[in-house]
Amino acid sequence: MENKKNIIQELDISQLPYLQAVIKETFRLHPPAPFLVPHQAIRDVEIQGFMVPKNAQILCNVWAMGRDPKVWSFPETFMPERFLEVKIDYKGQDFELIPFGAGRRMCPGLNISHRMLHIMLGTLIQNFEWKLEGNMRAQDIDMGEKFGLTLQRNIPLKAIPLRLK
Ligand code: HEM
Repeated sequence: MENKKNIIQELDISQLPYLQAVIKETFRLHPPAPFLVPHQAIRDVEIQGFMVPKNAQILCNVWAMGRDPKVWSFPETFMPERFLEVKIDYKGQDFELIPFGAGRRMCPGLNISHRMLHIMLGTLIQNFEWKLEGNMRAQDIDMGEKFGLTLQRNIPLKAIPLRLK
């Protein structure tokens, strides 16, 4: 940490590649907006041989894109390390990972979300030891999801902070 109090700050984010990788991997497997936001075609358009007719509603299934075995090795496995080896980011340039969308209607909250997520998660990990309710093992957590405009866990996560580190 750059500061004496060991409190994670915005300028530390670039020095924490594994934290960045964990957040990317979470966006890959559990995008908060699994179909982005619906768009509508304003005219007939052909994309790679597919005709999209005028007025068609377009949903972009980023949940499925994040699990596409043609793009990701071991797609169902939570493996942040994969992002240490490649330069894929979620800022709208790498189309295999677009949890905030891409193009001119992409999420304007990206920058603040990027900062907040790293600072909040980093602070929670840095300051507390954690355990799961009933001494459950991490590998036994039910990661099932409820689909909707936003993606939610089937069973809410109950993580218990044990003590200050
Ligand atoms: C993890 C956090 C967030 C995620 C994953 C997220 C994701 C998205 C997605 C997928 C879209 C639709 C993009 C598209 O149409 O292709 C969107 C739009 C939008 N987001 Fe976010 N968002 C997040 C946080 C925020 C925050 C913190 C704000 C405000 C401070 C915000 C404000 C907006 C607005 C205003 C739009 C509509 C933009 C438009 O239609 O032109 N978002 N967001």
